[in-house]
Amino acid sequence: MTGYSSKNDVATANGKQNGSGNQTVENGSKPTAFTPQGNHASSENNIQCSLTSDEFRAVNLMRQDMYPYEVIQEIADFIVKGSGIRPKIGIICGSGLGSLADIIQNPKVFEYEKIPNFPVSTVEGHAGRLVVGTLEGANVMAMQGRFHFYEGYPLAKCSMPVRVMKLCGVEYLFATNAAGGINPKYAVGDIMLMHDHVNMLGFAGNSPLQGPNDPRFGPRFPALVNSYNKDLINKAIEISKTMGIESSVHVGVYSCLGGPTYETIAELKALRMMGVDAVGMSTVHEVITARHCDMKVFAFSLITNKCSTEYSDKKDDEASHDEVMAVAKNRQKTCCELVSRLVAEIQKTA
Ligand SMILES: O=P(O)(O)O[C@H]1O[C@H](CO)[C@@H](O)[C@H]1O
Ligand SMILES: Nc1nc2[nH]cnc2c(=O)[nH]1
Repeated sequence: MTGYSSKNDVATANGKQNGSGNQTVENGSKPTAFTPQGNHASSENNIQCSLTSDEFRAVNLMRQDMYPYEVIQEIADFIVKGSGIRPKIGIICGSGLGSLADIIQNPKVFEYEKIPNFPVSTVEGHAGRLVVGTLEGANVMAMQGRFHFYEGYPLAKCSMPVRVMKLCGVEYLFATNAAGGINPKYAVGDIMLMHDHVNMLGFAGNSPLQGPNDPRFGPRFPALVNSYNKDLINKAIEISKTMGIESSVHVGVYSCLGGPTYETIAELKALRMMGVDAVGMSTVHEVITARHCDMKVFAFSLITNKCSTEYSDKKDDEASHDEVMAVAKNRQKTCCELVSRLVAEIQKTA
């Protein structure tokens, strides 16, 4: 593979809600009625819903999508003070790629549930821990477990930790994912360096930046061309050569769908026609949030399954999370080496 160029090729603001999001919730577990705004209702005119207060609290916490700057700052302070480290590189571990956080030296581990105002991971292969420490001499923090739209979290909440990273001092985001390979040239176990994306959730009117814009993070209308840092892509290509894996490393376009279903054949055909090479259910909203606050982004997909666009009765053609996890486990060493070496490159030029 030659050096990458993008030429033709393709590469709370309002502060109304407090951090816990539960200020309107009563104690007790008797079914109560509530308005769509989240207030418990006493009037017959209001929409009735038989959720217990505990269920209501859980849903309300899940749906909370406004994270004022101050709340994110508090989370960042908690992590920086707790670890004694100001990280420069943030890593998001994809499904089954949690070992990217295990290679961090002198780790200080924060369980998500112990971090104030942090969501919790609900998907197998996403441990739900933030690991802060050093890698190749660089201060890093890694999310061992990300948040997905299909878990019930709004996109702004899924990518809220990227803003936490920013306020911790992170300049570079490394986002990794497990994805289905649509490009027929891709094989299971290959790595696709992302140089662009198709934001399918955005097509449907959903964005992590929806709602009031806080200019302390970034502009109202951020541009997304050149979102994926070309220097980092080129460095990763060079590294893949020294690792002897260049024939299984590609540069391509990722698309995120809402999930949790895998795609139909007709959807895969449509995505292929749109120029998508790999498909998943994450990353795009994290990249949007990172670019909004001016972080440098490097992202790659581990191809965990091939997405056939032919109709067939073969069970083998059906994607499964078990297969995704198994392939990720097999390729984690390679992914760790790629990430470590790229971190070392960044550190060299620091
Ligand atoms: O994108 P990551 O988190 O790596 O996980 C991918 O793998 C899971 C499906 O097997 C989905 O969550 C999809 O997004
Ligand atoms: N949407 C989607 N996500 C995935 N994650 C891993 N493989 C796949 C896939 O084939 N489709």
